[in-house]
Amino acid sequence: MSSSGFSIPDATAATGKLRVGFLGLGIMGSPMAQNLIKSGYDVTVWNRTKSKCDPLINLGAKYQPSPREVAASCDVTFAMLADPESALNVASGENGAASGLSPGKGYVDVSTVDATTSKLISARIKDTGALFLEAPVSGSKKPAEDGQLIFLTAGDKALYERVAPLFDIMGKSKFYLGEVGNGAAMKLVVNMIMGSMIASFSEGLLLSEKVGLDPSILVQVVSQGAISAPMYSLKGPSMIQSLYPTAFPLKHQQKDLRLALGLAESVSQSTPIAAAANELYKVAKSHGLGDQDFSAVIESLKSKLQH
Ligand SMILES: NC(=O)C1=CN([C@@H]2O[C@H](COP(=O)(O)OP(=O)(O)OC[C@H]3O[C@@H](n4cnc5c(N)ncnc54)[C@H](OP(=O)(O)O)[C@@H]3O)[C@@H](O)[C@H]2O)C=CC1
Ligand SMILES: O=CCCC(=O)O
Repeated sequence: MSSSGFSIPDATAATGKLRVGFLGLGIMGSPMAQNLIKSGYDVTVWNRTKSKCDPLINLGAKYQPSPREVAASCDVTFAMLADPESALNVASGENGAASGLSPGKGYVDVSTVDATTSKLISARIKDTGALFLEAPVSGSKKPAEDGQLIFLTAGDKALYERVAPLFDIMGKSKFYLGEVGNGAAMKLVVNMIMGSMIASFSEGLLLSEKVGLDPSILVQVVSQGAISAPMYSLKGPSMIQSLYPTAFPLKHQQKDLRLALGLAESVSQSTPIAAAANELYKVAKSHGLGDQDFSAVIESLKSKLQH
């Protein structure tokens, strides 16, 4: 075992590369794992719905039928799951990753969860003698495909340093934020701002149309001014056409707002704008828009959903 608590098993030492596990192959996990495979890493995958593993297996990934067996056969295992419940279950439920971990291995959870869940996952992982890093990401589907994500990490610094080359393949930048929970909190604060931004943008698009302006001109004006944001230029034209191709599912944005509001309450910080935005996402989700892109929140402001 090296001084950093991270051993290099013989198989890895021979190739010089880590054997990497990847649990959760959704919108984000699949392109992230693909980039690791294309960079020559020995990647083993698992997904609840097995068919989503097929494109990765066709690219050269190995497959194991449970998170436990993935973790047991790899040096470092990443996890990209939908929400706190699934992240915790995959990490430490029946046949979860923890039962395949041991000293010298590492577990990196890149899911977006709350700090409490992240700390619980960390405890379950570290009880096995393995190292733990939380590393939620900023950036959506295309940055994931292009290896342009931003990693917001916290936990075991030795693991952070060991997997830094993998972060550099999947992302454009990485932040080490100290204690477990800080990465989760940073991610939730960023997504709280983002959810409120798109809700406000939605009000502007609808108001411009209601007063007889061309909302596509509004998108151009906004994109050239001080409030310009890539997200507005990217999503505005589709929103005007009531089209919401899914990059970031609305149900996950609402989950993140719910978790962010819980974080704010835990420190008695008032967040009335985020609370109001969250109500719009809840309305949209209740009308079956949860699997659409989060920009579908605009639908909750249209008269047909106002009743
Ligand atoms: N999309 C985005 O732009 C971004 C998303 N995120 C975060 O990344 C995480 C994944 O998001 P994304 O890839 O978009 O989501 P998807 O809904 O596309 O994928 C969710 C993944 O979680 C798995 N899953 C869900 N429930 C369970 C369960 N009960 N047990 C086991 N596995 C489960 C799904 O498996 P199955 O295929 O079987 O359903 C799938 O692999 C979320 O926490 C999200 O908030 C972070 C940054 C950007
Ligand atoms: O959590 C998802 C965030 C999407 C993005 O950062 O564009």
